[in-house]
Amino acid sequence: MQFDFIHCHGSGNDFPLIDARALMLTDGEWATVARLLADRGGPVGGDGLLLLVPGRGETAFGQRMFNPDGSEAETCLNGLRCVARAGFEATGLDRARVGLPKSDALAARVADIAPGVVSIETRITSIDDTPTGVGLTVGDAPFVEATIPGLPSNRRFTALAMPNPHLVTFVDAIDERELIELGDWCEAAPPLIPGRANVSFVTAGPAGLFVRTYERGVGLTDSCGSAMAASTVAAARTGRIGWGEAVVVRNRGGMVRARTERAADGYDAVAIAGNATFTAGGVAEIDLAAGRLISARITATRDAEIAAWDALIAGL
Ligand SMILES: N[C@@H](CCC[C@H](N)C(=O)O)C(=O)O
Repeated sequence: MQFDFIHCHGSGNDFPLIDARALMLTDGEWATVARLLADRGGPVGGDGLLLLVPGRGETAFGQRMFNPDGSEAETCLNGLRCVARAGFEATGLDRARVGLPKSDALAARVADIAPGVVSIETRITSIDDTPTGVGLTVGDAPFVEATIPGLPSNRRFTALAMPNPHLVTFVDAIDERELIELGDWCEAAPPLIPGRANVSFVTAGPAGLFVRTYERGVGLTDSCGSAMAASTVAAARTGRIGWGEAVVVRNRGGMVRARTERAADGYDAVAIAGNATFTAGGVAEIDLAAGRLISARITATRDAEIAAWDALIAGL
């Protein structure tokens, strides 16, 4: 089967994106497409596969996201900016409610964060801090900067479901080896957190937050949007930033602007604005039955967008 795709990134978190609104594949077949196209050793590569899917209810369109290991995530916020852009280009809208597997989000085109950098803001309101919501099998009360019994780390974590699961800890300096060890431990789906988790080490300073994330189903990535959103909420919950304060969140791949909202119903909200950069278009031929990539090639690169993003990064 032939797939047209766009190669895109949000803050350096990169993905092949397929307009799947008219494609009827099983979940298993999409998992196969994700494993083949997001394979870093293959001709395309990425931190997962993004799908633009039809909307349901009040949503104009939807997003699905598969990690490179074939698992499906509840959300992907860097990816959502790219999917929203693709949805806007397909529908003519410039703001919309976007459906996710277990929630939804608001997305809107906003002023470019730098010249030529197409920018989107996404806002989510479904943040769940209950241990059950995060997938932890210990604790009745939310973990807010608290040690988690059974986790092989003495650090104090804030646990949040965005709704994908996040464990966030604030550190003086990021020790990548320690982050990888803990991320690998979670990847083994231990009884403490059988659904696994995204783990972030975060530094907070006057210039904002810096987030380094070990992503579930991927490993260390240059950036994770839901982790940046979770880290911003964790920073507000622990008094490191004010509720509603505009914060710059940096990572290895780039940056976003973030803003939290303290909600009266107990479910906090967070908006992040950042790039939705399309770097190339391509086409891939996949034998779904055999689980084999027959061919993949880039048909066009978006040189002006690549240059605009590079200029932003150079100034960081
Ligand atoms: N990179 C994403 C998150 C992708 C899903 C994650 N690996 C998970 O399994 O939860 C983002 O930008 O949010």
